Amino acid sequence: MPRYLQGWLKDVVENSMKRGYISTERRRPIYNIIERIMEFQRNNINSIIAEFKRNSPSGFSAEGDPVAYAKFMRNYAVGISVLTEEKFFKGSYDLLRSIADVVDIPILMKDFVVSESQVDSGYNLGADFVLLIVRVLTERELEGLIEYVRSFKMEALVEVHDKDDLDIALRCGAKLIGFNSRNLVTLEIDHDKQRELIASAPKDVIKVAESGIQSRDQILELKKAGADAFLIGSFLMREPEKIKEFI
Ligand SMILES: O=C(O)c1ccccc1NCC(=O)[C@H](O)[C@H](O)COP(=O)(O)O
Repeated sequence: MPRYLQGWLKDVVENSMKRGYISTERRRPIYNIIERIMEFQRNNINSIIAEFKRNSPSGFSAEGDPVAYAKFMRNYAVGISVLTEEKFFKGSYDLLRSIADVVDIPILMKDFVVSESQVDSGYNLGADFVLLIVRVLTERELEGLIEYVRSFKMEALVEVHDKDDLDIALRCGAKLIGFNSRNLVTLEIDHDKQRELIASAPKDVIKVAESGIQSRDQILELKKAGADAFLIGSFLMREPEKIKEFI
């Protein structure tokens, strides 16, 4: 059982636990996100993970053709994140599959993953890395799920919100850590806290700055703090061309 949760998080995790298993056969190889971020760094390109997101609890909503978005982003982004949570983000497993079918770069399954069956589905649909949120899992569950994700040669993006989360992520052996500036309960963004946390993390983990990024200046500030990659959803959904300035 995941951690004790309240409000929309309790709801979202309960829905995750009931999610059906997708048994389709995987149609693409695994694309390694850590290797691709390192390759971008060697070539002095900022690593942007471009997210396809239609809706969110903080009030975001956008239309958009997932296939056209993914094909465009494939030319600039280090990877593509696809929201697959249904109730609050209006995502779906079909979205993940349709994007996986048209791009040859790493794809993140962005969901509230609490079970091995969700990881199985993500692998079968074509994901290369899977989000695991420290705040919704017990330490033992997180450790087990990281190992399970890696047993498919996928990677886990382990998301943290504060120092306690970061300590847990490190104890569990996370190599790719997402620093989310958005508080999961209040939904408020705090970039100062995010930068401090990134700066406090060990050098040898790959650090992904998540949420609320809207400008190249913000990217440079986060980079100065130690961020290696930048996950951007809302802003790029509205202005996809801006990725050319961000990289
Ligand atoms: O996007 C939200 O409102 C949200 C609320 C609560 C939990 C998670 C949420 N989003 C998931 C994400 O982490 C973001 O979609 C991702 O970091 C991109 O953020 P943004 O660029 O601000 O859309």
